[in-house]
Amino acid sequence: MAAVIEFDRFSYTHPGAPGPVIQDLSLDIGKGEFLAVVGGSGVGKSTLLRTAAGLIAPSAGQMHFRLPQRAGRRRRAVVFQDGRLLPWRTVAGNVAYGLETLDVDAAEKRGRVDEALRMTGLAEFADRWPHQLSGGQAQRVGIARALAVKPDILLMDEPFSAVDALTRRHLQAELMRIWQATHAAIMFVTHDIDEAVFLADRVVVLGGRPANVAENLVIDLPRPRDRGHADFGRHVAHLSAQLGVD
Ligand SMILES: Nc1ncnc2c1ncn2[C@@H]1O[C@H](COP(=O)(O)OP(=O)(O)OP(=O)(O)O)[C@@H](O)[C@H]1O
Repeated sequence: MAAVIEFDRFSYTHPGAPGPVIQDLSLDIGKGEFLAVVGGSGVGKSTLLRTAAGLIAPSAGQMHFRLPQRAGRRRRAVVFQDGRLLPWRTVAGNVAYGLETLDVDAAEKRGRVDEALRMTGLAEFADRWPHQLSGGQAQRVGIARALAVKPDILLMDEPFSAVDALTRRHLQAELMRIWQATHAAIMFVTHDIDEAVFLADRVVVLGGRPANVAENLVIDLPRPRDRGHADFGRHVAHLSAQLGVD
């Protein structure tokens, strides 16, 4: 599988910190692949994702993009845990935000906003304001905003951790549908092992200090995934043992 992003002996040291958080990590994310990243608190998951997002630069080693820049699209888009909506813009205005610095005309812009709202089940909420949304709806707006720029890779940092358990299940199923429709690669950071096994083609466990890839587990279960499947439970148990949780 061709790689979208390639970490090559990547290391990162926070300014002023005595040593690296992550050292000599090599990892590829394939075109269209759904990669989940799990690991204990503070191990460096967000650091890896923020590097993939271009928000921080490697201290040593490299991070390569293997896809060309294409007109009217971004190679990457980020979805944060808290949605990060602009309170002075409507839902549609928030979704349009990422398009404003892209070279697309007004009709294309409108079409993309409508499509992203439809895919995330928000069509009827286009004119609402962020304070009128539930947590799950706000998170959907964050996803719609990312989809509107048609990214090759979607970078998601614990996107569902602030919503209730039932909404979380709905969002997981929705994300599956969206992923299958868009063919974007996804790098998905989560604390939740069940969520990682439900969603991902491959689960990477970060571990150690400094951190590196402690486990690289391919989840070869049929989709849509069935939590009752014996192998589902086997993968969850294996990863839980690896992470030291029961
Ligand atoms: N500005 C900073 N200066 C020094 N150390 C930092 C700084 N920001 C984060 N760290 C440390 O870097 C490590 C990695 O942080 P990171 O946020 O990547 O971990 P994480 O695995 O995403 O954690 P969590 O699951 O708790 O969100 C942590 O131990 C954290 O304390």
